[in-house]
Amino acid sequence: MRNLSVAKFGGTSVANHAAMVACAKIVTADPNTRIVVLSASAGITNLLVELAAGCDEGKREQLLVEVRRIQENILNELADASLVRPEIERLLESIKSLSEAASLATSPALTDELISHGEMMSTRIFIQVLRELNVQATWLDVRNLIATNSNFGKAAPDDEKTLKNSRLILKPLIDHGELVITQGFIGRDEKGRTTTLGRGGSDYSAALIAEILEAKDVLIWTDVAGIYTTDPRVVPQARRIDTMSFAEAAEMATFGAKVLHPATLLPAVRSNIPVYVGSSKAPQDGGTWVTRDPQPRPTFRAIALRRDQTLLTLSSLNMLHAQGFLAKVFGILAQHKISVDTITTSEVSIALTLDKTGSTSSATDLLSRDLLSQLSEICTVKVDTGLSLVALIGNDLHIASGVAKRIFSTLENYNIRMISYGASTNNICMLTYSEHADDIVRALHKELFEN
Ligand SMILES: Nc1ncnc2c1ncn2[C@@H]1O[C@H](COP(=O)(O)OP(=O)(O)O)[C@@H](O)[C@H]1O
Ligand SMILES: N[C@@H](CC(=O)OP(=O)(O)O)C(=O)O
Repeated sequence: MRNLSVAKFGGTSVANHAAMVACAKIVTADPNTRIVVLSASAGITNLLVELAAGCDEGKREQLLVEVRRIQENILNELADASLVRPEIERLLESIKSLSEAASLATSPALTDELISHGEMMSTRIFIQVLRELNVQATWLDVRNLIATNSNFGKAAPDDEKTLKNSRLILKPLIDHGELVITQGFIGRDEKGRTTTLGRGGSDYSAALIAEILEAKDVLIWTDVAGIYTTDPRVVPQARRIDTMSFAEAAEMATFGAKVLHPATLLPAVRSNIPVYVGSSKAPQDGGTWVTRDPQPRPTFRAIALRRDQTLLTLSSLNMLHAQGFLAKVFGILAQHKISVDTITTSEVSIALTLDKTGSTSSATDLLSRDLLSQLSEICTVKVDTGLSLVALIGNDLHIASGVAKRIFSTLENYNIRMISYGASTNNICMLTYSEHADDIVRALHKELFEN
């Protein structure tokens, strides 16, 4: 649909009543926005993740009170909460009983079921916020739309089934001129169980919905007025990038720029749908357009930072002049569904970082005892934590002259644990100790972007 926009509002944009009213005004100001995808109110998903891990009664009570407090704060600001309160109470009750079940025995399926409640609550409340502005909207359970596999915590959408669902339930609503409010982040597997697309996955949901509806664009409304040269929370001098390419934005998202979920760009690239990132608090401030081939293509585009990295160093003297060692290592990692992120090798060792982007699992969960023992059979295994990955993102970095000199002279006072340079034309990655990561980002930003 050529005139259709899909709008997504993130957790901070639906954190409280005033923020929700600002979102509602953005929606009503744009007649093209006919479908709205919401995240859970800020903080809710983290609390639900904690509950889903299972905890003792005292802790559970404390977390449940906090979940209730965030939702109550919004309900109390409504002119008339009576239409929505019973449904929120029902969802809070369900959270309580699922949390009790998780304390006895948790599971990835239970975790996804539990954490999906955040989006269920925010979308119900948003309908009432719109109603109080005299706007009628239709609530859609996105699980009837987004079909996924059963990879709980990071489920992959089934495009064909989702398209079929859309023809049956979403398109008729849109054709009928309705304004549809639905949840980001969640889907449903073949057996009818709730799944999630990975942390921050609401952006991905919005892009998928835009693709199936052949929308003209995806509007990601967040708490910053666009994509910046680096996280403005780390470097206040960071500058907004007005236009950037899908490839550049994908690199930034992959390497930790939280402003966009990495998978968001997949449907956008596939179907060439422009993505806009703007601030729901200050829509007038403008934002960033991410499109296929904007000009210029600067050598240095941005710096991204990904915290909480795990480095696996695998060493074996048998690797010297031997064949097939790397194949064995990758075979074991693949068997455990581990995706390798950055890697360097020497004659007798391999150092690699694990990609756990978006997953609700922690790196230590990924490194199961079984995996480590299988690796230990063929080499010595060392696991290092407390690391962060700093990625410099740009264009043709591998052939630009003087890049390495500028980076290394800027960072001469810091320890860099591992460097990945040359494999990609679009990034240079440096693994560093977490306590120095922010300083490194600030120093690099000053050298490369503030002159
Ligand atoms: N390069 C960047 N440009 C803009 N924001 C960034 C960047 N890197 C990280 N961020 C962070 O991303 C945050 C927005 O993402 P997130 O908190 O997930 O928003 P939402 O709740 O809307 O999904 C910003 O507040 C900012 O701190
Ligand atoms: N609520 C989910 C999904 C999401 O996308 O959130 P946000 O848009 O606030 O990053 C999460 O916290 O992971």
